Amino acid sequence: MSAKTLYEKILEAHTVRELDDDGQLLLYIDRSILNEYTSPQAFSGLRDSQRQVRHPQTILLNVDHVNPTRPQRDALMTDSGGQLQVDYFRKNAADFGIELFDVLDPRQGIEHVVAHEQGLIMPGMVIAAGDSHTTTYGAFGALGFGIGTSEIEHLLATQTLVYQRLKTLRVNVSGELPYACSAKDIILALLEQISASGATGYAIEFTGETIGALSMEGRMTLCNMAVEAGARGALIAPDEKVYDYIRGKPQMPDGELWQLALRDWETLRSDPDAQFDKSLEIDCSDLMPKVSWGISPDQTCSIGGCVPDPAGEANLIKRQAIEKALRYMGLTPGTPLQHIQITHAFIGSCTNGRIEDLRAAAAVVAGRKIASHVRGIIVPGSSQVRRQAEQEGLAQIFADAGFEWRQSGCSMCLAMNEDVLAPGDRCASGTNRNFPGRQGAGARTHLMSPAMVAAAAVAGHLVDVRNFLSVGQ
Ligand SMILES: CC(C)[C@H](C(=O)O)[C@@H](O)C(=O)O
Ligand code: SF4
Repeated sequence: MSAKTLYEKILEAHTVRELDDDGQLLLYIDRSILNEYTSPQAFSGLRDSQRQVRHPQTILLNVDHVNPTRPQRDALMTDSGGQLQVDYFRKNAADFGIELFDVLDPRQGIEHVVAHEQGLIMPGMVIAAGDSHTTTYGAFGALGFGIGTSEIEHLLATQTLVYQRLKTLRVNVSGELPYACSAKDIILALLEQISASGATGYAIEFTGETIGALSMEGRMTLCNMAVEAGARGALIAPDEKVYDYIRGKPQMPDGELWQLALRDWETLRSDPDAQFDKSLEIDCSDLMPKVSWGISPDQTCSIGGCVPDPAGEANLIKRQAIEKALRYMGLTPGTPLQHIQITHAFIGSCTNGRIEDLRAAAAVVAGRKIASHVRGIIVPGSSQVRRQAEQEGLAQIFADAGFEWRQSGCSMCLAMNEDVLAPGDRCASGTNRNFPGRQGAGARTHLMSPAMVAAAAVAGHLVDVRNFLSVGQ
């Protein structure tokens, strides 16, 4: 029997049928989580063709993209388009018999936070959902990937998808993560190294001692943003940390079933001599906190650096990309990144809206105030994270520092609700995408870790978080 990668093992266990000799196959999907934004036409398609949902119990509908995150939560939308989407979502849940986490449900939150909180994600699963950051579940040793609306319809009707096998890329991460650096800095460093298309056509497997040492939250941040490098799948082999994290979650099996599952999950690792199509190494020993300066997550550098000078770039395409980014971002070549003033600070999203992220940010702002010209907003990744942060006293720390403490949702990660920046606003953001208009037309986004956002909020400009933490804290 030939040696296999983890990706190949998961794929093999879910292949219903090979469709051709070029890696196209019919893939069985274990679960799907759908949002109100990308699912409506899929349900309309089912209605038009009078089809039912094949396995409604494997699907979860969760409102996250358009709902308001005002502190006093009500179901009212200011946006009539959003209201229509949520109304239709509710109708679809009722008519097709699918569970719905509605806006006021205590389990509601961003789908990629809610899914694992509820114990819906198990090692070895294949999860396809109408959202590109479904790669997050790789942190659990599950293959997750985003699908388009017509694929959602196919999945709902058949529980399968026509899937093109990916090539495999092993990213081995070594070295102790330096003080104040986090998984966010690792993934931004990877993006800087391989570019936003560096993993297109690949499924990544992250390996190495640094990955083993990362918390589950850190692993999720890493796999979440793997899609920003083009990877339609990111995996980390499950270990004790995963089992401890998922054990006892609401929908997780227990007793004998759990024991059986554990035995199976222990086979979920790449064989020692398995062949990857490509491999690369990242050494974290001298990693520094990263910030993005451009309009793509790979336009990133260490906080000690300066805004790049397009004149220094020999490659014409890259030079033009830098010029375009600097125009949009309103930045001058050679400016030290730490001189860039901000107007907003945002912590949240499926990348960095989990409890550990909020703890890291609170450690920076505790006893401090955010700069008077900065509007700071914290949107917990889920209602559960919100409650936990309140119990731990983090919410109070943020409120005392001058942050707005919100309800959960995607919010200012992509500005589909009322949390929208104005043209020219500049936001230090713990999110994953800095595309033009992402947080509002003409608004500028700098991606960084939540601790770095917290430090920027206090300083009023981009800053090295290491200036704000005493060693050993
Ligand atoms: C709205 C949705 C399709 C989109 C995605 O797929 O990722 C969004 O969540 C995002 O982060 O840009
Ligand atoms: S939090 Fe942001 S990245 Fe995550 S699903 Fe919502 S919009 Fe997409």
